[in-house]
Amino acid sequence: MKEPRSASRSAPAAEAPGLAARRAAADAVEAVLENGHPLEETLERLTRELDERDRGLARMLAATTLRRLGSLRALLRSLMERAIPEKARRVEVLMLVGAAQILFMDVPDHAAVGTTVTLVGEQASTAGFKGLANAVLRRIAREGKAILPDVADQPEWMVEGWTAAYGPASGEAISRALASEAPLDLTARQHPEALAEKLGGRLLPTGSVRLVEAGNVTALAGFNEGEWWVQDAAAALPALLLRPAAGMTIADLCAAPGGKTAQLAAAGARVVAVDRSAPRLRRLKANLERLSLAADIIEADATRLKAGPFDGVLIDAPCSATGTIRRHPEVAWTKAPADIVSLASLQARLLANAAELVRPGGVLVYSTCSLEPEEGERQIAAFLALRPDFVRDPVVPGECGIPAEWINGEGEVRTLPTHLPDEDPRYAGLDGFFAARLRKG
Ligand SMILES: C[S@@+](CC[C@H](N)C(=O)[O-])C[C@H]1O[C@@H](n2cnc3c(N)ncnc32)[C@H](O)[C@@H]1O
Repeated sequence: MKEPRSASRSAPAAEAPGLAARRAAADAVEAVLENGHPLEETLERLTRELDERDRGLARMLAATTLRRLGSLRALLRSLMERAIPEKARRVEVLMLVGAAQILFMDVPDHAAVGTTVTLVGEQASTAGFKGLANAVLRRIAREGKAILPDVADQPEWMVEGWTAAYGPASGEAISRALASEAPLDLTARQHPEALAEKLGGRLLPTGSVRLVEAGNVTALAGFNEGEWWVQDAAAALPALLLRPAAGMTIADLCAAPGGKTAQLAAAGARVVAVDRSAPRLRRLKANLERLSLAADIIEADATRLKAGPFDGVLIDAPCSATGTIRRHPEVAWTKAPADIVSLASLQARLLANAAELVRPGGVLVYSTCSLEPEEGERQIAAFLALRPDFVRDPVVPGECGIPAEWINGEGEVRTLPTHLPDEDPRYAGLDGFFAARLRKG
């Protein structure tokens, strides 16, 4: 792994405003694309020395670049006669970040061009490309979105998969929806209507509270008091399907960082929260503490765990997370078809063991934040073929406020980023999620 530059460099005192943020954004995009690391963690590491404003700018720059990577790359390719040599790959990343500012962000063109050219000039291996970067970015500034190729912002194989699963029109619409920024959804510990009113948010039919342009979440009213937590409206559905209530004992087998554990505990259920990742369980514990909620926490491999039997078992399985590309745009570029195959195999093993932990008559909910049928619909069909002692317990329209459009022919929840359309695009969309409710005979 290459040493990220912003970690090893201390910025000169008289540096242009925003230059450090742009350098960090380019470092983050480069590291994500090279090493496949999650963007949030990478940015966290690379922006530690920056002030809050520059941290926010770096995050916005990196996320916008990755969100629009497909069309930005195609644009650069269309404007350059020759590909940039491998040893100067950073030039391409810097130009991508520069072009993202010009086309998709509220940044003056001269600032986007000037800072990019300065950053290209910083290293001996890239300095020779200053003229190229200047010419290409100035042309983009002059001609604007008119020269942006009309191509998908995610890899071809991914979009082809969505087209095969949901039809050509939907595949394209999903791809476009995933290139938008997501709103901020909150789950209230209690009283969602009151929370919506207090924060000026919109109460969604399923009980989530939606905010736009909310800024720093920890500064929102009620954060320190543990009145709510951040959770996409679609991510809030699987726990609701268990119909959690006081007196129930529920195992949450892939629990960290605890969004669904918190929902189950807030509803009064006794929750056993299991995860194999100790650091992620530490986050779960801290989250529950902030919310004044409790769960029994177990660090274990849920494919082998022996416990229960439980009234309800939730498997919010590890998955490709392609449904969350609006929030985690790097997912489009860090996942490969082989990952889906290996994740599907892990999910099948999790389901097989979870089946043993459910009491007769109890409920098993399986969910993933993936748009890939291999991690959703097909996984459940294969499980039911092996386990005739389980049947689907279909979700009905209106249950928990879930509209008919989000329920497939088998009574499973299938949300898409194109769902929940709105005249104001800032309020539109949902993460792509799959959730099936099964009952043990
Ligand atoms: C999609 S995340 C869970 C998100 C969580 N349910 C929430 O709502 O906040 C999947 C989790 O599964 C955990 N995991 C992966 N493989 C596991 C296994 N074999 N046993 C237990 N946990 C596992 C990961 O550490 C990760 O925390």
